[in-house]
Amino acid sequence: MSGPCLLAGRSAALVPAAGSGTRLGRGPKAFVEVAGQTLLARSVAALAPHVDEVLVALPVGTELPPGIPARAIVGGETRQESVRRLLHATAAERVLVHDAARPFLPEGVIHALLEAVLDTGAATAALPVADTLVRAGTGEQAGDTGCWGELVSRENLWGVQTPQAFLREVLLEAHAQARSQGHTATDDAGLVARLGGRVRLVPGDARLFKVTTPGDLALAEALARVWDGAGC
Ligand SMILES: Nc1ccn([C@@H]2O[C@H](COP(=O)(O)OP(=O)(O)OP(=O)(O)O)[C@@H](O)[C@H]2O)c(=O)n1
Ligand SMILES: C[C@](O)(CO)[C@H](O)COP(=O)(O)O
Repeated sequence: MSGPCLLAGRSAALVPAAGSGTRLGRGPKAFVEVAGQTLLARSVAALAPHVDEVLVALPVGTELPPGIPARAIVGGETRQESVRRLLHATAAERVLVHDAARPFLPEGVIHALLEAVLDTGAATAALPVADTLVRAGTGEQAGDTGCWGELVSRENLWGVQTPQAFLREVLLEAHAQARSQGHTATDDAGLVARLGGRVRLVPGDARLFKVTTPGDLALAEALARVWDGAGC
């Protein structure tokens, strides 16, 4: 793996790939294969043509497999820390942060994000929530999945995906503030928004789902047959 410094580029894709994949149960998730290609290879291949450089954060003790056009650093204990390290490893003006675990990335989404970021300084792929939403009440016994508690209005609710695009300076500041205040969040756009920054919601894509559980992996295997066949 290379050290902390860098070839400056105008845009960089930052790929957090250092998770342990606990919910999937197949070891470090970025190295899990779908139809013969790892999640990491698929994500990097989708991003690489659109940016000047790709950086990935890997689990400690692992190496970038051959043939992946990226530079690797060691990730952190949390996704947030992995992204913070990636941000410090590039000098690019614009960054696209994208989970390795979202292997099906349409290029139209990348174009829309790179355009939106010039306007607001921060933008994320997201989809309007389509299901009815309910907050579960407490279960009555161990293992109980809970009962219908209260209905949550889905009006104006969006499910946040990646990629997320930022002017690097904007995201650096958001991470620095979060770190100094001990704040953790599940994504990067949320760190910008909590400082009052505008984050544009850019329509994402259902195929951009995150491979989190064994069910998602089965879905990914099925989608890969169409995706790879269509040369998306
Ligand atoms: N310390 C971490 C944790 C997560 N990630 C990355 O962040 C993305 C989204 O995380 P998630 O899907 O939750 O992955 P895991 O943390 O591996 O999953 P789990 O929570 O089931 O262990 C993934 O590409 C994952 O590799 C990371 O770079 N560093
Ligand atoms: C960044 C993210 O993928 C946006 O939906 C999500 O927040 C990651 O969450 P996880 O708990 O690390 O899977």
